[in-house]
Amino acid sequence: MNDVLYVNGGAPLHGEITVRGAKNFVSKAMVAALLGETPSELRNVPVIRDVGVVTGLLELHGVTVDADVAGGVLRLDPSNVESAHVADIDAHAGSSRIPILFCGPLLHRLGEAFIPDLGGCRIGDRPINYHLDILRQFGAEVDKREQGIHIRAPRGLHGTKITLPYPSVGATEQLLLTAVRAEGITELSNAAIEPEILDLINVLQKMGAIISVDTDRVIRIEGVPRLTGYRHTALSDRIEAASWASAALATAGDIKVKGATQPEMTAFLNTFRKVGGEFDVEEDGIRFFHPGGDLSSIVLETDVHPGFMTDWQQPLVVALTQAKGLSIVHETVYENRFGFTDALRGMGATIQVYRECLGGHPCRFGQRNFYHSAVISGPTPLAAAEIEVPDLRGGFSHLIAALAAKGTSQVRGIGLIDRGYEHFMDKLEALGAEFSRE
Ligand SMILES: CC(=O)N[C@H]1[C@@H](OP(=O)(O)OP(=O)(O)OC[C@H]2O[C@@H](n3ccc(=O)[nH]c3=O)[C@H](O)[C@@H]2O)O[C@H](CO)[C@@H](O)[C@@H]1O
Ligand SMILES: C=C(OP(=O)(O)O)C(=O)O
Repeated sequence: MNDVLYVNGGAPLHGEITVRGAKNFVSKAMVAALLGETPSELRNVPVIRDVGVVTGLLELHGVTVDADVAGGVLRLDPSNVESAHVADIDAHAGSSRIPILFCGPLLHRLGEAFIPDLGGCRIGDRPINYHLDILRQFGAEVDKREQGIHIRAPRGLHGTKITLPYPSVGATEQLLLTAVRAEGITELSNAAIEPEILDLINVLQKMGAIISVDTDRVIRIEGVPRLTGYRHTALSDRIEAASWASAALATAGDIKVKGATQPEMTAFLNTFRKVGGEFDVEEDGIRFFHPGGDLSSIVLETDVHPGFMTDWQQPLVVALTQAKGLSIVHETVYENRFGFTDALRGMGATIQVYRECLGGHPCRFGQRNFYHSAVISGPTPLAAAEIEVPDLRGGFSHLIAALAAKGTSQVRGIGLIDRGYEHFMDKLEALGAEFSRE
């Protein structure tokens, strides 16, 4: 595959781009369609690889997926759901983290499910123990196999009371997608309440589910025997929006992100302002710009919502290499999300990573062998380099660094970026970036 981008950086990005539906919501809403007895329609769907992966898995199970790609509309008809052949399922191994969320819907529809090994970004160990514990508590039997898991529910699925050890996004979604049609009441404490989860709850409620969310991270679900399809417009991608905002800051540019919404980005906007970036919240999006002068160093800790989200961290770190003084970033969601800083150091950034919990509260990774705190000293000019994309957000961060660096950088493995950034090369072009693909 032609996977290399030559980026001629050093000039500010200027212009306007549009973000559509959130990667971390759209894929889950597609899985939810499996629970309905009638077809669903999802709008504002971006063209990203994860949507293709979930489409493939749904089709393997007999769901008809009609796409109006340019219009961003998916019609999902689950009338003929059937068991997929294990060998075909295996072909999807390592593609994304979404397959694990098929468990509840397939158990309700078919009584059993085969789930391939998961993919997703390698930013930590990413176990699925919470998912499997949840499924077992509903009454499912889980059999781990060489390539994935086989799961059955011979006695059906029954509501239960669960407390998560940590507010995991995926585990909360697992519980929701299983509880809505389980027999009886389910209560989840220490739930994750990311905006993408709340939008999934909107979808499930449209389908006929009964779900309440309390302010203390407790979610209650009354199971119902059947659900219908839904019509829904996906919330916009706040990670993509923040990534372009960070690109504006790192290149001293000015980017209007159409489709970006303020309520889901409060924590990012506060941090963006503290670093010295400016923004205007407009009717149809948010304009992010570097006002000139020095950027300021900050102390930052990633956290679950409503905190500063981990997926915003990597792009912002590139902008922090241009801030005056010492910035401290404590990553508390994943134990291994600073690998991408190696390449930044190679480009001239001064970044040290530490095992200690720096600049915030002690987290579950402290006193262990995880380099999960970073100290960034700036501003440092970045120089062009040859870099390899390590993961989705790390890859976009490398792209930002290449755009900020004087000279021509070679960025290899850019195919990974398509997993979460729709038409990113068209957008780079619209912003005046100079690059070529070989
Ligand atoms: C497709 C998708 O929506 N991905 C997002 C989702 O990932 P994902 O749902 O995988 O992330 P989680 O919130 O589950 O993970 C958070 C932490 O919990 C741990 N954990 C999770 C499950 C489990 O069974 N056991 C366990 O220990 C993980 O290793 C991690 O340290 O939420 C993350 C946190 O906002 C985001 O970074 C990802 O972009
Ligand atoms: C970590 C991410 O995604 P995934 O969970 O799909 O690997 C991400 O979107 O930054």
